[in-house]
Amino acid sequence: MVKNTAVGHKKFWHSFRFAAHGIAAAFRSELNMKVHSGLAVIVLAAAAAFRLPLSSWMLLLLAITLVLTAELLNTAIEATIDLVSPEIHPLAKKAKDTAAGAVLLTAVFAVITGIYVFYHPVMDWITSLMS
Ligand SMILES: Nc1ncnc2c1ncn2[C@@H]1O[C@H](COP(=O)(O)OP(=O)(O)OP(=O)(O)O)[C@@H](O)[C@H]1O
Repeated sequence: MVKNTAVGHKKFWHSFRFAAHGIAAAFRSELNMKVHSGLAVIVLAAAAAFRLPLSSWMLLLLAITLVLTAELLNTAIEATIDLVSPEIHPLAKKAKDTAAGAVLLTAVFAVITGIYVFYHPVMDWITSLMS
């Protein structure tokens, strides 16, 4: 636990910096992180363009946070497996495939959320274009 002292505060900020470095490193090394982050920016820009309500923004932010968090954990698990089991092993395969499965599940949730949130605004927009 971080103590409420000058040393404790310094440790807290060091931990914060290490965490930020971890996110930046995953972003640099993982293509999936770049793709998911890019999609997140596009989705949030679309949410702004369609002036979606706060509840829709919260759903989108939840979906984006879930996907990026799963991607970070997947990257951490891959790095750990590569460190402890560089040779082929069924348990290494199980760990990597399971972590990738977690990312897939969150991505499916994100797609469903996107459809739920954007369906009516997009349909209304298309209808207004045609009338
Ligand atoms: N040490 C291993 N033992 C057994 N199977 C492995 C091992 N390493 C990787 N694999 C198999 O190969 C697949 C791809 O592994 P890889 O390390 O290339 O990760 P990845 O999921 O393609 O991630 P990325 O390309 O984003 O780093 C894994 O999902 C797993 O099925």
